[in-house]
Amino acid sequence: MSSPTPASEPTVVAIDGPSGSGKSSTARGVARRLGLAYLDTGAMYRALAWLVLQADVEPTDTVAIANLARHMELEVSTDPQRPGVQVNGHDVTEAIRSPQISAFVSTVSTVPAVREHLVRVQQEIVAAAEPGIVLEGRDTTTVVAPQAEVRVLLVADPSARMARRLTELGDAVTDEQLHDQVVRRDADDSTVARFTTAADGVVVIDSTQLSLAEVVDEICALA
Ligand SMILES: Nc1ncnc2c1ncn2[C@@H]1O[C@H](COP(=O)(O)OP(=O)(O)O)[C@@H](O)[C@H]1O
Ligand SMILES: Nc1ccn([C@H]2C[C@H](O)[C@@H](COP(=O)(O)OP(=O)(O)O)O2)c(=O)n1
Repeated sequence: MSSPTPASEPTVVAIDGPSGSGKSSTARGVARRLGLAYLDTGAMYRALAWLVLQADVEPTDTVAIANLARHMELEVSTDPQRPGVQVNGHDVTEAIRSPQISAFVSTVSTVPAVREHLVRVQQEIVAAAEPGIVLEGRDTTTVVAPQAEVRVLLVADPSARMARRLTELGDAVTDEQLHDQVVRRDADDSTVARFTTAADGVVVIDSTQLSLAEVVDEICALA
């Protein structure tokens, strides 16, 4: 008697790195090129930050923040052509990119119970992805999908990362805000996730001197 054929495992590409290293643009490019789904795990933390601010919860009330996380209705698009996020029926795709959310998001993403819940949701999305998925964030190579076939730590010099953010945000942003969004946030985020040094088996790509297309090429070559 022949043994049953195992269900095929999805192809998984995981990309982590600090703010502005190019994770989102690169992951979307790789997903499009390889015909895979795309998951922006940071957008999920940003959506919760939006909800916490709407609900007027005290930033120090980690119990209330974790409760909001567990009970929110979160819908994340995994289409790399149309990234989008809805929380409790509100389309927050644009709102979660505001400087206010960027400044606040680490307050929720550093709550352990929040991470536990969102990591579980992310793992369910990865397991259901057909024929596979490219996901990006801070702990996707180490916690969410350590089994991924391709695991990349995407880095770039802080000056290059701040210059990229400045191009995105325009002249309205002050040097202080820019530093807060990139350097201060990385320092806070790195207290709960390892994205400054590569774990075993994780390939480091430095995008400081590479174009977006070159980074996408390198990752597709690994896959
Ligand atoms: N290799 C690269 N060279 C130059 N600019 C880049 C590169 N990768 C991404 N960018 C640009 O940098 C900005 C930040 O990229 P993004 O993908 O949002 O980074 P992250 O998700 O790591 O914060 C975007 O405007 C993007 O177009
Ligand atoms: N897997 C992840 C993804 C993001 N986070 C946190 C850390 C970041 O400050 C926020 C927002 O992540 P996002 O990837 O959108 O941030 P950047 O695009 O790099 O500026 O969420 C996390 O803790 N774990």
